[in-house]
Amino acid sequence: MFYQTRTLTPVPAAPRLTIIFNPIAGRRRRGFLEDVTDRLTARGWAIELQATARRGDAERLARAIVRMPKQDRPDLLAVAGGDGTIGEAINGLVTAVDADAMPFGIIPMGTANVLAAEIGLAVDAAAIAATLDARQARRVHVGLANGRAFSLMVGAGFDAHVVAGVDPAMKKRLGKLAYMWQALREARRFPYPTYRVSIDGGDPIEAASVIVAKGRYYGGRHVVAPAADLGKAGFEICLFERRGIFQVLRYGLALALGCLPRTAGYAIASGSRVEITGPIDDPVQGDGDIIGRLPMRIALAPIRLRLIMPRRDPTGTRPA
Ligand SMILES: Nc1ncnc2c1ncn2[C@@H]1O[C@H](COP(=O)(O)OP(=O)(O)OP(=O)(O)O)[C@@H](O)[C@H]1O
Repeated sequence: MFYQTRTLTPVPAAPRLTIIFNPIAGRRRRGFLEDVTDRLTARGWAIELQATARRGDAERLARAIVRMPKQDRPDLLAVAGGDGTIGEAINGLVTAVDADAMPFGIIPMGTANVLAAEIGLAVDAAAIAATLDARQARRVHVGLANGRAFSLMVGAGFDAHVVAGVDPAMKKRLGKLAYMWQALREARRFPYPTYRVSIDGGDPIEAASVIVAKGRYYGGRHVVAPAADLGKAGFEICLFERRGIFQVLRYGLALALGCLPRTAGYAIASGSRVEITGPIDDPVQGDGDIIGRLPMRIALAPIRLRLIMPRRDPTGTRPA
């Protein structure tokens, strides 16, 4: 009997991806997620899907994953849903002792997809699959608002009341138009109280509304804070100085036209610790969901997260 000896090259194990997904996010059909997963499977990924069944699940699932023994964890975690579900998952991720080791990507399927806009990720199955497959991560800071994590923004005042009042059924049907409709209703009934904002322990500044921005965009691709950067260890604090129905409409128009940062009565300060006071129990929105009530203390989370970014093009700029 003759045996030929040859060296066997070990077959590398397929990289493992776990996707936490909200089956009722936005108005996209399941087909979009399947398109992304089919492309990733074709690239050799082994995928496990974990569906959320209710509010809070994305946080629980993400926390369970980052707390697994290292050898059991997937190579990559992705969150498929709107900014609300992604925000929940981020709350799970920040609880990890070594969250730094768990890169996570996003599959935007929500109404406004602000985080996707922020990182320049197109809502396109091929682009998303290529981005996740490339696993190019960037360390980003997230904020904590009364202990609740957020990656994009926290708002108190007019916009928080709009978020609190928007009808979920109308949001499903009309998407962003539901927020515009609610903003018009709110403009008439909002009592326009005074909010006080203290930055890095300084004297309180009065404002009619405030947005503490971690990212540049608001409600899609509308710029509120041009100097904000997810990688920066600090916030841009956007102060709406004027109050009343006319001013709210003026700010809204400026936001839609892309000129809010240059608008009279709008000021931006930088800082890493913010305290907002105002009417007790007034709602506060974080990444588009109500995440707490006033008074609110905002600071940076002690750990940075590793967010998967779209690949840079050859000129070194990110895709728009
Ligand atoms: N299976 C589920 N059933 C009910 N609510 C859910 C479920 N999964 C997640 N949620 C909650 O629904 C909220 C909204 O979901 P998500 O952000 O994914 O989509 P969206 O509202 O369509 O998009 P956006 O946040 O961009 O407006 C989240 O804050 C989350 O808490």
